[in-house]
Amino acid sequence: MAAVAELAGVTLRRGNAVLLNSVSLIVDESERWVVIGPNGAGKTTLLQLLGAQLYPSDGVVGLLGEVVGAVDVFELRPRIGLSSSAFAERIPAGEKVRDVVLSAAYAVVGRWREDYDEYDVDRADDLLRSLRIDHLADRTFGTLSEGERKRTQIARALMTDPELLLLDEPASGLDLAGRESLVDTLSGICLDPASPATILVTHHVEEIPEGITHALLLKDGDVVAAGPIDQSLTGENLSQTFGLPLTVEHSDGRWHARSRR
Ligand SMILES: Nc1ncnc2c1ncn2[C@@H]1O[C@H](COP(=O)(O)OP(=O)(O)OP(=O)(O)O)[C@@H](O)[C@H]1O
Repeated sequence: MAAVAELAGVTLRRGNAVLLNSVSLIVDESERWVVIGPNGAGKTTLLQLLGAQLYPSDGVVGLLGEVVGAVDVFELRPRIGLSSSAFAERIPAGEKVRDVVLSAAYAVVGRWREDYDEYDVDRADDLLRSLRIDHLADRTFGTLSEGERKRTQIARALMTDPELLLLDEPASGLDLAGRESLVDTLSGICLDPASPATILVTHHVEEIPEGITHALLLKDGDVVAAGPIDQSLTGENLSQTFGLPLTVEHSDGRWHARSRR
């Protein structure tokens, strides 16, 4: 198995604040990770490092066989699919859904060519179908519901056939039906052996799709636990991560947590 991402003793500081403290992690190509932790734990910061959007203050970030800092990040980034609300804010409201997805092939936001390759148009349409939003292809991004926007972002993140897929809180802001439907779609991605290595950030264990193999629990920039999900996502580790007594259950492929009485 080849490592898609490798962090060795990675620390990230901003002023006096330590956002991540000596994080080490190896993600192999067949693995699907969830990063879980409370607000401010450093999850988005970690994802930005894994997306070659930030450089570590200390330690080494290896991505797709390259060391970040020793390689042109503009060559690395197209090989990584990133879906985040920060990125979604940059999508013009008047952009058509098909073009939001299609323009990823050209590493731009906003349609910039009148003629795209037929191959790219077919791939975008295939992704819209697999994300179950093909009926929205000609709608503008600004008119979509939150769930439809999340699906559009995931389709865009997959457009370049990435070797690493990063999803920052893909189910946040969705109602119960929207969440369950999206988790179902994400389960399909995670369970598909043809999918890229995937790292998904969430606050909620209920949002962990089936097919996630590993978990990293983060608190105040420190790793509380990391490894195969059955060993790392325990009540004890989750209690330490969120700072209250919790029990965790795993049934029918899904995870549930509640406070311990
Ligand atoms: N430029 C900065 N300078 C100082 N602190 C920062 C800076 N950027 C982020 N932080 C802090 O780093 C911490 C980690 O932020 P991060 O966004 O990675 O957390 P998170 O786990 O994704 O949180 P959330 O779940 O709320 O999105 C937060 O306390 C945040 O306020």
